[in-house]
Parts: sequence; C-alpha cells; structure tokens
Amino acid sequence: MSQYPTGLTIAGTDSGGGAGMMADIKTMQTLKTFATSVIVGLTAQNTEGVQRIETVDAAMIDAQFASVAADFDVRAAKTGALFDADHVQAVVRNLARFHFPVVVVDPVMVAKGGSHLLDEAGIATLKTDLLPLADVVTPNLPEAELLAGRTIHNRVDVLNAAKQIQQLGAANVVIKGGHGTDAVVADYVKLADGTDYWMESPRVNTNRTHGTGDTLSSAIVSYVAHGMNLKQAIRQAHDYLATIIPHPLPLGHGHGPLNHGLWEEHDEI
Ligand SMILES: Nc1ncnc2c1ncn2[C@@H]1O[C@H](COP(=O)(O)OP(=O)(O)O)[C@@H](O)[C@H]1O
Ligand SMILES: Cc1ncc(COP(=O)(O)OP(=O)(O)O)c(N)n1
Repeated sequence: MSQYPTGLTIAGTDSGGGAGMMADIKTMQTLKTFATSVIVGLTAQNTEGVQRIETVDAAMIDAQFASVAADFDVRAAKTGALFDADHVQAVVRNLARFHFPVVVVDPVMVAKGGSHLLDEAGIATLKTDLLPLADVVTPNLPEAELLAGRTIHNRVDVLNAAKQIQQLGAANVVIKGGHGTDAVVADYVKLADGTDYWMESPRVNTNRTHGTGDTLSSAIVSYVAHGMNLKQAIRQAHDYLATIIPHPLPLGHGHGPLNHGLWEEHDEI
C-alpha cells in the first residue's frame, strides 16, 4: 500500500455528512490522504438546509492549528466555511504562522439550500487578507461574482472575473461551473504562469450535488499532497468529481450527498 501523506481541512462541520469538513475527510481518505482538521464552526445541517450554526472561539482555533502543526507534516491545506470576519482573521493568522506548502481557499459563502456561511464583512476580509495567501482559490459562479464585483453571463465574463480575482492575490484561480445551466459543465482554470483553459464534463441532471465544491478543493489538496503539481492536481480533482457525481447515494430529502468512496475501485494513487 502507498504512503498516506497528510492534508488539512480548515472548515465547518456538516451534521448531515455530505458537505463541509465531512466531505473533505471522506474525499481525502478515498484519495489515500490522511485528513487532519481545524474546526472553525459547527452546523446543524442536512440535505434540506442549515438549521443552526455555532462558531468555535479563536483560542480553540489557534490550539487546533498548533496541535496539528506540532505533530504532522501537512503537505497541503484547504479552507472552507469560515462564517465571519473574525474567523477569517483567525485562520489568516495561523496560515501566516505555520506556512503550509500549499493552501487552497474554497471561498464558501452560501450553501445550496440558501443559508449564508460567510457574512458580508467576512467576504471583505477574505478578499483582502486570505486571498493573498491562496495558492489556489476555487469559487463557484455566484462566489466568483462576489469576489470580482461583477455579474457573470457568459464565458468572457468568467475570464474577466478570474483575472480580477487573481489581481486580489490568489496565485491560481478555478471558477467552478456547477451553477450554470448548459448541457456541459465547464470549470475555468487560470494559472499563475499565465496559461488558462476550460475543463468540461457532461452536466448530470441531479440535485444530489451537496458538497461538490468541498469535494473538489479537498481532492486538489489530496493530489498535491501526493506530489502532483497544481495543474495535474486540478485536472485529477475535476475527473474525480466527474466520475462520482453520476452515482450519488440515494439519501436525504433535499440536495443529496455524493458517494466519495466510489473512486476506490480506480485505485489510481
Ligand atoms: N450537475 C453537475 N454535473 C456535473 N458536474 C458538476 C455538476 N454540478 C457540479 N459539478 C462539478 O462539481 C464541482 C463543484 O462545482 P459547483 O457545484 O459549482 O461548486 P459548489 O458546490 O461550490 O457550488 C465542479 O468541478 C463542477 O464542474
Ligand atoms: C459546513 C459547510 N461547509 C460548506 C458547505 C458548502 O459546501 P459546497 O461544497 O459548496 O456544497 P453545497 O452546500 O453548495 O451543496 C456547507 N454546505 N456546509
């Protein structure tokens, strides 16, 4: 069996098991990466929505970072739901302190059920303080609109939004196309070296897409932890999603969960 490198998820929990840190841990385990975690907040959540949120205090966030960093060789980290400006700042402080080799920022703002997972001040702080620390940022289309401060109607708008998001300090940008309506789902990648391209896959007609964004960002973390460069890791993560989205688990009454473990049959790492 291959070695399990260590990844880190800095995010919120989902009691429903499909999104947030739970999706991250399931993804990393499937992709043979050992998942460590810093819990920023807890959500009472299921496939139908978010019922309650409680954040973790800053001292406890610092303590979790210190515990993980003292004992593990974290190869890559991702951020997920951070809830508000104070929690974004707590995460920024710790990322600046511990310098993990690769940081993926999933700028989670609104869950598919409509609940806000980052308030307005939090969005502003993420733009000014967290994006400059991001090796990769992975907004969905509504998040890209908010980060870039412009509406997106077509592919040219996506290109321009990515350029603006890169100017905020994120080295590489992946704008996810799941919220579009075309028959093809297109994720746009703009890399630090100036290259850009689209990654396309057939749109699966399903509402079982809870946690797709978390799954993509934690798959990038996993592949980077295994030694791939960012371009390879982003491609592999996209292919992982395209493989598992057509075969979700028939659970819950709303936006149902993915079957993260499906990939194990491929055993490609
Ligand atoms: N219905 C779908 N069919 C195929 N791929 C999808 C579908 N929905 C999302 N994806 C893929 O899942 C990933 C996450 O995208 P998206 O759903 O936009 O993110 P988020 O969960 O953050 O809103 C992307 O790689 C996207 O291409
Ligand atoms: C605790 C928590 N974190 C993140 C999300 C959003 O996850 P995402 O992958 O964007 O999936 P959807 O919520 O859009 O299905 C969440 N819901 N909860």
